[in-house]
Amino acid sequence: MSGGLEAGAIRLRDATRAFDVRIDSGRTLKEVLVGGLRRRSAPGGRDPRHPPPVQALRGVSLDIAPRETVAIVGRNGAGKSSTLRVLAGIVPLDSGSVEIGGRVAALLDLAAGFSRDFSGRENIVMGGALYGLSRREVEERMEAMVAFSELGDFVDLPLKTYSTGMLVRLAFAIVAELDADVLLIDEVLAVGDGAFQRKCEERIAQQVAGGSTLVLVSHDLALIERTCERTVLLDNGRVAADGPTADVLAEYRHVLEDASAPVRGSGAPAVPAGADADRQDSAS
Ligand SMILES: Nc1ncnc2c1ncn2[C@@H]1O[C@H](COP(=O)(O)OP(=O)(O)OP(=O)(O)O)[C@@H](O)[C@H]1O
Repeated sequence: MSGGLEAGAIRLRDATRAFDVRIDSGRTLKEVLVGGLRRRSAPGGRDPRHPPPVQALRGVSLDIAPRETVAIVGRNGAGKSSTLRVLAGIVPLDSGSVEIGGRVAALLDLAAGFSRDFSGRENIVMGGALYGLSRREVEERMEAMVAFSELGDFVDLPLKTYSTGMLVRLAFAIVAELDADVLLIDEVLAVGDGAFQRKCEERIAQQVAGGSTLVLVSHDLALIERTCERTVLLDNGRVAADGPTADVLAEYRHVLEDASAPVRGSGAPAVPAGADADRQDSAS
């Protein structure tokens, strides 16, 4: 996905992506087995368990220069995580294009990136390999990663014994030592305890000072003000505002105060909160 762009640069063009949402809750085994033959129909003929696809991204374009620090904000379901997943190459686009220059380190879905039956150390080796590090390169960084995680003896235990906060520690420790050109971070920091959050924030600042580009999805506006110079406001799968963080957050605060108001520039009403229940990635 390097596409010849300068290291640290990101170019997203007219990105569109829809997801199928399957609602299976409350179905018995018998209903599942015979469901293909006898589906309950809603008025209008549509099966209520098979709603139309959710349009997560409706033509999102972003140009991010190397070393920029960019936050993505928006109401629940606006398309923030989908945008990051597209940038990370986890979710393919229906149409449009994505190019990223250099090496990308992504802290997105913790559960997706790890193997629960393997130890922290083993997951570090696998995580490093996914990022493109050789076994030797991982071994050279191993002790620094273990130290950063502060997991102590847990680092040699299987991940199924970890709390969510411990998973965050492990995930961040790997990313902390990767020297990526682009850092993609989705909300995970919110799960760690206060002291670890501050340590992660400092590490992100060091990586940015060292030349990394940062794209951060968060609902923590104070964190965004401290960390990002530029903010993109998404609404209903579209870019509603893009500019200096102070300006865009001022607009976003108005939006949050009046939850029923459409966001200027999005051209559509907000997706209701909770619309992301029962997700199913049709790409997988
Ligand atoms: N894997 C998926 N399967 C089904 N639907 C999905 C999937 N990922 C996203 N969606 C849908 O796409 C829309 C955008 O979701 P997305 O997670 O990108 O929003 P978000 O802005 O990150 O929201 P939040 O602030 O609640 O995390 C939502 O309606 C969501 O239900």
